[in-house]
Amino acid sequence: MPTISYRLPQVRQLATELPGPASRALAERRAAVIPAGVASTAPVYAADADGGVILDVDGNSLIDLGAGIAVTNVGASDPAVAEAIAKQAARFTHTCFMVTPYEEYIAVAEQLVALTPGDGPRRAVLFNSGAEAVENAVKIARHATGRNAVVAFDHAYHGRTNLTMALTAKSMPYKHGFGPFASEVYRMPMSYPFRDQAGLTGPEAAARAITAIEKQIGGDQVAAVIIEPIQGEGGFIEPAPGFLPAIAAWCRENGVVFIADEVQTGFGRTGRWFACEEEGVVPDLITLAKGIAGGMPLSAVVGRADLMDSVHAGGLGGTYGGNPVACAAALAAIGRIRELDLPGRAAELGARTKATLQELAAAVPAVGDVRGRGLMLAIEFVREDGTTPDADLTKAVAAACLKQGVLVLTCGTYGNVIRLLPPLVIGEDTLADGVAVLVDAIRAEAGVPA
Ligand SMILES: Cc1ncc(COP(=O)(O)O)c(CNCCCC(=O)O)c1O
Repeated sequence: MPTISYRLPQVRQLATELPGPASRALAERRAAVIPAGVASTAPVYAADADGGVILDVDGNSLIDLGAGIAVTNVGASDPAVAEAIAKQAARFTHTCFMVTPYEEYIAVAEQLVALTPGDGPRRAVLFNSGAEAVENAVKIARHATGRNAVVAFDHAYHGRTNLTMALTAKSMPYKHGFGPFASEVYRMPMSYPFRDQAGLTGPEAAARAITAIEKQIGGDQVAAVIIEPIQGEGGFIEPAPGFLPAIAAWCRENGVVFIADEVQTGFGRTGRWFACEEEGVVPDLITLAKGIAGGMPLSAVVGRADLMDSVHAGGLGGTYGGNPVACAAALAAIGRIRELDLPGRAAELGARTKATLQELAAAVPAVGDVRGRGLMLAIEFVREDGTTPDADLTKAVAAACLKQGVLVLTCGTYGNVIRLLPPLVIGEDTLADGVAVLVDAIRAEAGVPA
């Protein structure tokens, strides 16, 4: 793996209790002007970040196993990205691509068309957030097919706008009290190997979903099926082999647009540039965000030209879509992902980490499942019966990690999953230290000493 240099010491080092005095003072200021609806995982406030660490305002250096929810794949201050942002900002920060277009947008679109799975003529359109990309992928699919129905899956997460809330499965905290939701969205059973009845294969789970689609909607009524190749917020659910290819094949046979939502899985996270590549699935449309631009807000829909060109002039857009500074950051970030072979790094470091977690699972019954690919890994916690979700243990483990200076994120429909999403540039020793803290915390909270 290529050697990576860092600006900050890649260490876990606590200078104060967490949160320290400066974080506590910021928390007081926050409470006066920011609603509690905006929640934060960490009780500390960032002062600096580089590679696999975040330095808080009290001088505490934390190991970051969250990457700002799978965004800072190249780190939060990659020098090439920072330089590209500064240079572009010094030229122009905005002209609006719908008013005065600029080359940086075209260059990003060229990169995305070249990098994403698929052959034949394809197009790319840029937006700002993942949800905006998902909204527009559905717009394109509905416009191109003349159909209205959209299929999403159990445990799905697609955003917090009205349509993407309708596509998202979990009510609290994402949807509760925010209805009514967009119509013509249908939810189908997912392949969830750990929780499916024993031995349900990918093709069998796909047949279950396809039968439900055909009986509840009718294949000729469906504009699109949207799915995360590995479900993120829903619990890092990796469908059984064969599930995605079977769903994609059914879509092709029925003129349904297959949308892969790779907002969380994209840009090297799963050990490949894009997760769909694992089973050779070629989406009709793919939504991208998070790892795309080194932390700058940018998203995209990339896909078949015949679908995207079906939209009338002016049908796609938005004021900030494809902001030039974000585009400059994306060009630099994509270059760094390629230069450092971050998909390969994620595969190598992820395999080592997964092996460590699987050893732990053999010794700790509360670890019901270890799953994922690359540096998108998860641990699902269960009670003594081996299946009842244990959200309390999950919270206790995450709190214990933070106390030791390791920031981990939880997720899952049942709140019982700890996920590992470190920056892909994290140092080997830094990652190993963070994982060791996690393993110790799990053993301690589950009452299984080493
Ligand atoms: C697959 C997938 N599609 C779409 C989205 C939405 O992306 P935005 O950039 O947050 O809109 C996500 C965002 N996931 C993290 C959101 C966390 C939170 O808001 O609490 C995703 O993972």
